[in-house]
Amino acid sequence: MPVDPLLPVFRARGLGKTYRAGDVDVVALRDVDLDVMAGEFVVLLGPSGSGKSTLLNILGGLEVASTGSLHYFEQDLIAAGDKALTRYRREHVGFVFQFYNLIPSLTAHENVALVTDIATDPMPIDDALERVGLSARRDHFPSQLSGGEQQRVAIARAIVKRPRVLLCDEPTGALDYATGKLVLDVIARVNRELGTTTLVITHNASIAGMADRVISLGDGRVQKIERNAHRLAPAELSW
Ligand SMILES: Nc1ncnc2c1ncn2[C@@H]1O[C@H](COP(=O)(O)OP(=O)(O)OP(=O)(O)O)[C@@H](O)[C@H]1O
Repeated sequence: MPVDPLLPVFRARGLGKTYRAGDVDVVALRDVDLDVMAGEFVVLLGPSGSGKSTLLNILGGLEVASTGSLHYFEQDLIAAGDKALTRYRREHVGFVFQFYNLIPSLTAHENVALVTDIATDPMPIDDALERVGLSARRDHFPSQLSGGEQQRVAIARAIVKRPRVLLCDEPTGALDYATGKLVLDVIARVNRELGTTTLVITHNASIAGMADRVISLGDGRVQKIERNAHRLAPAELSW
């Protein structure tokens, strides 16, 4: 799909999400207005339960909003049916989660290869592993890799299809300080070198220094949007 570079990648207006849990309605997201521009690096902050994952999952087409409008370029993600959302995710979105979700019986290379079978224009698998600094570990199984290395395989798997969007939910949540920085460095490099529009959820406010913009959520609402005058490299962050 050719896209107009002046259009935001995402345009959300009045976005809301209510979950029904038994007889109770849980309002996870309320009235969110948001534009995300191509190539932006956005950090989502907020306390537990503030709606960060809900927002990311809606942007990634894993869930559908209950109210409001959401466009990915010109595609209406609220009106899209299951089939169109699956296609949207497959073609355009890479996901990275706190836990790496690698298949234990497959090597790093094979875990990444799984995705290329269904991608339209994947990069060579070894290029993806090289971008995350894991060329030397291509034939290792997850159990032979550290947590940070497994997360980097997960990032290679997310980017091998050249997605326009990379969505990361607590990517360093299970990692120690130094390893977390290494993983953030890989995510920043992908954003810079491939121009992948990137959103990262974190509980760690120090990570916000890496972002172009920092969106703070509270009680399902956008509380604050701040723009950093310049982005810091992960090595310059401390927490
Ligand atoms: N599938 C669901 N069914 C019912 N309630 C849900 C569901 N998913 C999320 N919620 C509720 O929606 C609210 C927002 O949850 P969400 O996971 O988006 O928050 P979060 O900011 O990502 O939290 P955390 O930092 O703990 O991951 C919470 O009150 C949560 O309990």
